[in-house]
Amino acid sequence: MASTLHSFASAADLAGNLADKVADTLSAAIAARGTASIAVSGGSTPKVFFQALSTRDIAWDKVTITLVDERFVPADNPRSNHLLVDANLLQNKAKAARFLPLYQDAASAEEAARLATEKTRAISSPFDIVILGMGGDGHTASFFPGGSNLAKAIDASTPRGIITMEAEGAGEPRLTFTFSSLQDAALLVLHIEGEGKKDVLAKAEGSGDEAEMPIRAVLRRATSPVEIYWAP
Ligand SMILES: O=C1O[C@H](COP(=O)(O)O)[C@@H](O)[C@H](O)[C@H]1O
Repeated sequence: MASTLHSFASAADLAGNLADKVADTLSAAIAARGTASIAVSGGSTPKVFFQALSTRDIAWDKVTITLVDERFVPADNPRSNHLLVDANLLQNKAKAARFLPLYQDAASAEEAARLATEKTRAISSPFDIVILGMGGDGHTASFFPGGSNLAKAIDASTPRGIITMEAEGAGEPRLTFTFSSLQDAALLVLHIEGEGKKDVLAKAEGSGDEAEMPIRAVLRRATSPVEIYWAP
């Protein structure tokens, strides 16, 4: 499916525009079905966007938020994506939203993935909105190059849900929604910032293995158009 690049003069401009687009899409889903769902990424990039989105005036009590991926760490760990969402998105008007964490207090990451799959099933078939990020190594969600479960995670025939991933570049074991869960969101966004990430994107758009740069799975095979939001 085609992708469209939306470029902005600054990270603040991007955050405001993306927050407006996401708020409009959530409101349209609520008007149509009474509820709306969004899966967001962690990392360093989305913080300003989260803060902007948290101030938008929508029916947040009808919105369920979850994560595209998470480290297998509890929410008080400084590296937790849940902590980032708590501090920056579940604030202001968005405090009224429901948050479904991927991390579960389970004996293993595999058991946590099973529990999280059950708990998110009702909101992910498909998501109204998915916001992806991308690492400098071409990973997206926790689809890491060399990842223990990468082939399964990006195989379109792997069912919707959450699986585990371990990789050298990942730090802790990870929990990640599979490609099939993310690729058909009504609004599928790739949010990246900086010249370095633009170069990584250009490389990913060229030829080469998906296993080398897993973002290629999304750019090449997502059934929804990929809306790329970029600022310097
Ligand atoms: O590990 C992760 O990194 C990516 C990109 O993060 P950034 O710090 O380069 O913005 C993120 O999309 C993913 O959710 C996160 O777990």
